[in-house]
Amino acid sequence: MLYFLVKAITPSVTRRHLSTTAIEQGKKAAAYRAVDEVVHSSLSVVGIGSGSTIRYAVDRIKDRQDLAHVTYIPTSFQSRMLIQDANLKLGNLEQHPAIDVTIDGADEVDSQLNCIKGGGACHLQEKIIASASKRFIIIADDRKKSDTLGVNWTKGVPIEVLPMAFSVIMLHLKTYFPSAAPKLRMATEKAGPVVTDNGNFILDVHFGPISSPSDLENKLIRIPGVIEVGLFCNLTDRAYFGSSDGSIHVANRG
Ligand SMILES: O=C(CO)[C@H](O)[C@H](O)COP(=O)(O)O
Repeated sequence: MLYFLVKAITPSVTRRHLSTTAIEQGKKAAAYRAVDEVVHSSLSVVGIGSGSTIRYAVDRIKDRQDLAHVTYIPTSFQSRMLIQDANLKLGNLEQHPAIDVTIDGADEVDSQLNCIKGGGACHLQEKIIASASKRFIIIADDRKKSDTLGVNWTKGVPIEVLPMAFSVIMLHLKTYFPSAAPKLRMATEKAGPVVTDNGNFILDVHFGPISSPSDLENKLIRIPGVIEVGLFCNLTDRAYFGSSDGSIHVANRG
């Protein structure tokens, strides 16, 4: 009996383990290559994104003695902790409103390098930092590459909203986009909704394939109470997509 139980469980565990490892290899390869190519010792201020992929970029940066003078600007609580734990110089936007380069992850990236971001609920600060950066670089494993936004990332476009406005915004969204099914993002280890680093709520909204991300972004941002939309249009200069075999696809904005 035990033999059959072990036999039934083993293959799926192994497959899941392998695929997680493969994804992490892709993230790491993209992050290392991006740091090596875009974070030069001539820079003074570098923005650090949020999520799981950016951890590899910070790992690579902390090993570089020639980057010890650089000030790093975080995009979230998580990213501030990463910078501090790596003993890098932590800065803020008040002191450094102009950033040389920012590296960040993404949930989906289209062929024009428009992105869906906010899977980690950090897109408000991420977009501010991206807009303050001379160069904005995306690092991701190759699952994130897509022809059209909304096809690979099926959790919806994250929208940060003022808490007192969330139900009004949901009503507006249901009226303007009847099939969008907006959902208030709920916390998993806390009762109630996810509360962002800025004290707001997140709505995840399904638009299907998004043919014109910037038109959609412009419509959504005009809804009163919407603070930021997780569509990053015409912001990314270059994206590094890593595969499990260590190969990397580099895409530049045309
Ligand atoms: O936008 C983000 C957080 O708001 C992240 O950059 C995005 O979710 C990608 O995360 P990961 O590197 O874990 O895939």
